[in-house]
Amino acid sequence: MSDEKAVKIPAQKDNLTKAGVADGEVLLKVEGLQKHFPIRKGLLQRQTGAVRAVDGIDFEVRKGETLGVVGESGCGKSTMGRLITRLLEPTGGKVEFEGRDITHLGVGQMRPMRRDVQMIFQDPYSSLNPRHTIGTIVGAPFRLQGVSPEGGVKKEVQRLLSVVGLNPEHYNRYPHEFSGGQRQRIGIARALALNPKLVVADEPVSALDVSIQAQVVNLLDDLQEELGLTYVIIAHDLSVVRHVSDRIAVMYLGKIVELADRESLYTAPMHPYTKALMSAVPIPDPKRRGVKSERILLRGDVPSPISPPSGCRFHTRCWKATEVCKTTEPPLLELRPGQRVACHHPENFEDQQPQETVLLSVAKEAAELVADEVLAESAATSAAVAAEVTATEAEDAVSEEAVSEETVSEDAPAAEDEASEAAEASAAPEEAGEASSETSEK
Ligand SMILES: Nc1ncnc2c1ncn2[C@@H]1O[C@H](COP(=O)(O)OP(=O)(O)OP(=O)(O)O)[C@@H](O)[C@H]1O
Repeated sequence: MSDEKAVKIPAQKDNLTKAGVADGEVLLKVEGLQKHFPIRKGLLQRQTGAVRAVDGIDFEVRKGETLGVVGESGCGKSTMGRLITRLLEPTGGKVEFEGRDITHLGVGQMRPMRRDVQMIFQDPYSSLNPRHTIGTIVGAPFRLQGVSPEGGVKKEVQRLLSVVGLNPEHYNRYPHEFSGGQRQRIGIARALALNPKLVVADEPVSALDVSIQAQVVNLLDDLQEELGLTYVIIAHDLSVVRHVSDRIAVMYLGKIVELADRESLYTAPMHPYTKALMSAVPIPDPKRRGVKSERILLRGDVPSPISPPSGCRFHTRCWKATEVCKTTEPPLLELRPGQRVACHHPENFEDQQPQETVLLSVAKEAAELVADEVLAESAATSAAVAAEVTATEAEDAVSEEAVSEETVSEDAPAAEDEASEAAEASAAPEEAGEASSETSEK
């Protein structure tokens, strides 16, 4: 990235400056984190149960790394993201940032920390307030934190716009005048305004056209290098996190079932669920075009997080499940250096319960190996995207998109006011966080 594009961030006020941690040291640590959303019924709104969205997870994020978090819809990824950014109040467990316990900090105590932890939201169509100009949106964090950047807010915002590949002259335009990819860049500029240490990106590209996804992923990757950022990137699609993550956590029904470095996870996944997720990812190898592949098709729906299955939560869909899986929850153990897995009968490793040999009846029906006819075709598409992610320079991508998306869209999608307010959370997470937390608890 050229010098004129280097981000110039206002110096943090002395009283807000923290000691910080060195590269590779633990920046964020989560222990036994839980979020149970109460279910209330009747006139008196009595609590009749709870959605166990996140149900006791442990992990850490080291400075400078990218942790990918994957899992099917509803497994608790977004809730986890909102818990670690403290947009939601945890039901249990602990969140530590730079060694400081932030689990139950109040709004006032959290305010200085908001500068260090920012969030990029999934939907660039509803996460920007349609009534605000880009200048106001990207400049909001300065206003909310009472920070006066050197040279003024306008100059700083324009610089941030150019860093994310947008035309600084578009400062006075409104969100509807931009395409999806451009709007996500606006969200990224807003998240970077205060020079955060940790950025949590919740499905940052899933709402975008495939051709634009690679450009945004490349941009995030380049910004990480330039600014020394630490990312937690949430995705339901392993193919997105594959290229950018150093380590990957796989979630299933509110739990982490496997956490490993990228190489180990892709070459020798240990949890059967990880293996099934991996088999659904098209292999981006043009040489294999036309080659039929097999994938594991999991039968049945994901069980409800209101009453998750006993023992291992995956046992109702696992082809290796035995009685012990039904009765005893497997702990998340480091079976290989850097590879933690919660499974009694892991793949690519010795059986942890070898005496358990009788399969549960559900196991025989749980999964099916299917020859994926479509895979060859989708692999070709995926190869194109993957090639772009790995080989394209972000700056090229930026300028390409700037040219191709220069045209102003006339149809402004009517984003809900509420959604926009919530999305301002990355600028003012405490307000939106409290709001969303309140709504969710209702
Ligand atoms: N505010 C809330 N109130 C009640 N239940 C909630 C709330 N937010 C999320 N849930 C429930 O918690 C579970 C986990 O939701 P979450 O959005 O974290 O999953 P996810 O893995 O991010 O899914 P997706 O990829 O679809 O966003 C789901 O069953 C969801 O319905």
